[in-house]
Amino acid sequence: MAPHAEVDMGSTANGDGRQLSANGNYAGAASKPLFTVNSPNVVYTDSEIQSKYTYRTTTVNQGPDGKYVATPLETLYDFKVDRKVPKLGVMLVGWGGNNGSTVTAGIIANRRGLVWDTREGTQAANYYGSVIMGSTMKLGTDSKTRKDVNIPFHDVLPMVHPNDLVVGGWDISSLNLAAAMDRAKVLEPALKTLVRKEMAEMVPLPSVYYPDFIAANQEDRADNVILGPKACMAHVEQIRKDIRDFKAAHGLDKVIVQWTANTERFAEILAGVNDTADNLLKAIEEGHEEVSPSTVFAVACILEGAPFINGSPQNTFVPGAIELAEKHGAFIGGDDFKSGQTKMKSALVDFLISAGIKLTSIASYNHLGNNDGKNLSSQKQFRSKEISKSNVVDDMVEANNVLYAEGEHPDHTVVIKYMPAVGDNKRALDEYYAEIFMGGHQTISIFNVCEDSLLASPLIIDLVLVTEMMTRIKWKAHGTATAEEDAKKDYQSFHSVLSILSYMLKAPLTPPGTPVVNALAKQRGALTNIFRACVGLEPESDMTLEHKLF
Ligand SMILES: NC(=O)c1ccc[n+]([C@@H]2O[C@H](COP(=O)([O-])OP(=O)(O)OC[C@H]3O[C@@H](n4cnc5c(N)ncnc54)[C@H](O)[C@@H]3O)[C@@H](O)[C@H]2O)c1
Ligand SMILES: O=P([O-])([O-])O[C@@H]1[C@@H](O)[C@H](O)[C@@H](O)[C@H](O)[C@@H]1O
Repeated sequence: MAPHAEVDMGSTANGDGRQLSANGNYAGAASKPLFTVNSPNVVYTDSEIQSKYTYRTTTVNQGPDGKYVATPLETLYDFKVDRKVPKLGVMLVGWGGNNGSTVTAGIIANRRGLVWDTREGTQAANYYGSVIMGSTMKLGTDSKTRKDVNIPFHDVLPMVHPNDLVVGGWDISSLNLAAAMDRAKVLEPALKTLVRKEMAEMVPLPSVYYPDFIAANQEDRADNVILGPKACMAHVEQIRKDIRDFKAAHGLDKVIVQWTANTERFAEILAGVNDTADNLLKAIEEGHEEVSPSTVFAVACILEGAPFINGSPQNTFVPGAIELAEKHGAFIGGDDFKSGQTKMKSALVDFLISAGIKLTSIASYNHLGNNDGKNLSSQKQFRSKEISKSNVVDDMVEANNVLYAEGEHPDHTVVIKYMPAVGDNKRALDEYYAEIFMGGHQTISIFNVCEDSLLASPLIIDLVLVTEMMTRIKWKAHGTATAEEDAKKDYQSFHSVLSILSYMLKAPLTPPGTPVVNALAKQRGALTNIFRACVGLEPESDMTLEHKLF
């Protein structure tokens, strides 16, 4: 068996030898949009969508009397979107894990349109839980019926279809993906039978393994490792070669790498080691033991020009890694998939506080029995997760100075226990306690069974689709110089740190010095409205004045 066979799960050939993607677009051809925008500010060419977008905000100044002066501000941007849908590969670090094996099987099942028997009857493959594949956005209002017209989120821009993804990756465990799928105990036997042959042909590449960064209880899995117990440049170069080989073997246009391996302990931020890009590269060359496997992967991807997304809570993106990404104009994003208990929290806390209800304590307990839970039973790894699960309310609390004084915040505790019996079906028990009118209290108690890998897998897909789309969006601003100088300005990419991914993540990484937004509705709004702006459409407004002013 080849040490790293992958199976090209590319889209269905349509008989003429060309690959036809699942959404009717040829991978590699300009997409055929569901809609066009009729505006003098939007131009469609064979290769691009070009738009002029006026971004409207409000700048605020506080006078000596303490009063605010709010001034509307307009910035004109040019956006252009490359319409060519690439042939895209995704390489998962931790491919043989519960998430990696589950998302791989899910893509195969969807691409083949599989239907299987369950106790409740037949089940067809779907992408439920993916905001890109399973949700819609309002395009506008029907000119005749005056009713909302909603379109699939996926159709707002020429995005890759997940059925066309070619999947590969690394794991410190040598199990092929069929055996990994069995080990995960996530999917129905009837479905596993249908995908087993393809999955058995997939074998993870060996990976870097530095025992000190994950729980000692993971050691028995580590039979597929690249030699060397700590960071070195040889590891970086091997990962870069793996990416190049994967890309060449499948004739890919691009590869995106995502960390869905175990949660690591936090790395200590050390001056002279990981505080700058140069120091980080030197630390890797010198084999510094504070450089984690996930940071080694991040550095390799940045140098190889492959976007890297961290689906776990550890501080992979030490300052030196962020600076390196900025220097190379490489995309990075993270941290920690937001799949169940925290996703609910980021919506519920937003609702309570924006309703003027003073949340005073949040108790979040959960237990789970998968290998993630086993790794998290080790204190250092739990600490990484505790941080990412605890900071998710900060922005919502700080935004309400009516309820909360400076520095005041609800009590918030996070508990995770490893209970093998429940496997991947994590139990999340939450109590939200709040002060209401005239000394009253409201207590909300939630029991939430999260089938963790079935909730996380669609997020892995969304992170890949949005990240790839961002590689095809360029912008430039007007008004910072004369019209002639503006016209000569080059287009540029979004900042290296893709905070647009925050909806899928518990602890969103943002460009240095910019605020973190955790409120779920705001995160979705940012994603929706940035994509709308790229085709010259105004942000979704719920004003519906057309239904009020007549
Ligand atoms: N709902 C969710 O499942 C969810 C939500 C948020 C975050 N996460 C995070 O996603 C990650 C994966 O979750 P999971 O349930 O699939 O866990 P898992 O333990 O089943 O899979 C992790 C895989 O990573 C492999 N691995 C460990 N170190 C590696 C390395 N250095 N290189 C390559 N492979 C390595 C392991 O062998 C294992 O196969 C965890 O960090 C978890 O905290 C999961
Ligand atoms: O996303 P979420 O459900 O809040 O958080 C989950 C935790 O509850 C769980 O303990 C952990 O193992 C998962 O990796 C995930 O982080």
